[in-house]
Amino acid sequence: MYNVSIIGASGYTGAQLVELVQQHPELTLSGTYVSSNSADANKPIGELHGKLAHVDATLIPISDSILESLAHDVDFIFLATPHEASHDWMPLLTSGSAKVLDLSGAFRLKDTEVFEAFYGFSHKQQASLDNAVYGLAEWYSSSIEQAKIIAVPGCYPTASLSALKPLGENNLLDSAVRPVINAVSGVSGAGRKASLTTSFFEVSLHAYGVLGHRHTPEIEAYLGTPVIFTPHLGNFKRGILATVTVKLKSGVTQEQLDEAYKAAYADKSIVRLRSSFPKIDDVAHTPFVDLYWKLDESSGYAVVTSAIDNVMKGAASQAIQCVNIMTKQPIETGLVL
Ligand SMILES: NC(=O)C1=CN([C@@H]2O[C@H](COP(=O)(O)OP(=O)(O)OC[C@H]3O[C@@H](n4cnc5c(N)ncnc54)[C@H](OP(=O)(O)O)[C@@H]3O)[C@@H](O)[C@H]2O)C=CC1
Ligand SMILES: CC(=O)N[C@@H](CCC(=O)OP(=O)(O)O)C(=O)O
Repeated sequence: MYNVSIIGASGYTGAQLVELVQQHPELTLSGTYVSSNSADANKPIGELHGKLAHVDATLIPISDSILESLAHDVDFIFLATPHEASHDWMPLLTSGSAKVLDLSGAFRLKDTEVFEAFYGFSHKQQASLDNAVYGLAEWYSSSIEQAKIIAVPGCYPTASLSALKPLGENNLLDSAVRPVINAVSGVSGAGRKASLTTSFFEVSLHAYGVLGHRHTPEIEAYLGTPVIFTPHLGNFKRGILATVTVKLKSGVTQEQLDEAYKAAYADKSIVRLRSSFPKIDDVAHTPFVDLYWKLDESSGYAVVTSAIDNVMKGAASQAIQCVNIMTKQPIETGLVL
């Protein structure tokens, strides 16, 4: 058994991790933490998340001494915290034997100038950044297996890269035309704290972060080609549907396209190649990525759709996939019953 602690356990991704750790056959939950002056300090987690009412876990305010002891006392630490907190704590948390899985964006971008431009603060943890491995589980498993720090991908990049990487890796994309990604997320993507933009009365369906969302450089970095990415906020709780339009190299056939997806995901149980365009309801509360695509051979344009649950494959269940890789267990352990 492996001992794990979760910092930021009261938030949406943190609470999801608590649920996943509870149901995992090889993981034991050894601590759940919130910020040092959290309004939820010392509450049982079930008081905030009724689904976890049966779980014996109290939200403990974090401190430097707790951070230091976690680094030595547990096997895995999950950071379901704001980017700044993950950034500041990483050196201390990795000073012992513990491995850290960070759900924030603090360690995903290797280029610190790009990081500063999109995250609004300068990166000061170069050594941790150098060691961090991008945790897109289906694509980087051999580096994930060896890693001490996992930068768990963002939710939109997970949906987008799952759709695009089979095309990029097989050199099927026309390099003169950027892939165009339009993606809609449910409100849980914005986190649990109350805000006007995510209030029930205000949420409709609209684009935001147009031509400037921080997930654009993340998708570009791990695809290796520039993209146009437009996120939208929708009036539903969980899930992301990404519709990706691509121009393929001249002469690419439907057969080549089908083969690229089948080969990329042949032995990947979390990715489901569907026979029609997927819906968010097909994947909500599950760890799956559902994909479907169609090519117009006469124009060379293809449309690929990707559906995930943002809190699961877009954050918590992908972090568990990484732990499964690091502990050499089947990737779906504790995730698919
Ligand atoms: N929601 C999603 O779909 C996804 C989120 N992410 C990323 O995962 C991380 C967590 O997201 P999410 O669960 O949505 O966020 P929430 O806002 O729902 O939860 C954040 C958690 O962090 C705690 N926290 C806040 N400030 C601090 C601090 N300074 N130090 C320690 N703990 C703190 C909060 O508790 P308290 O304030 O009471 O201490 C809470 O437990 C973020 O970095 C987010 O960008 C990544 C992919 C998808
Ligand atoms: C709907 C919504 O607001 N979504 C969030 C993305 C959540 C996510 O993936 O977060 P990180 O990359 O920050 O870890 C946003 O657009 O900022």
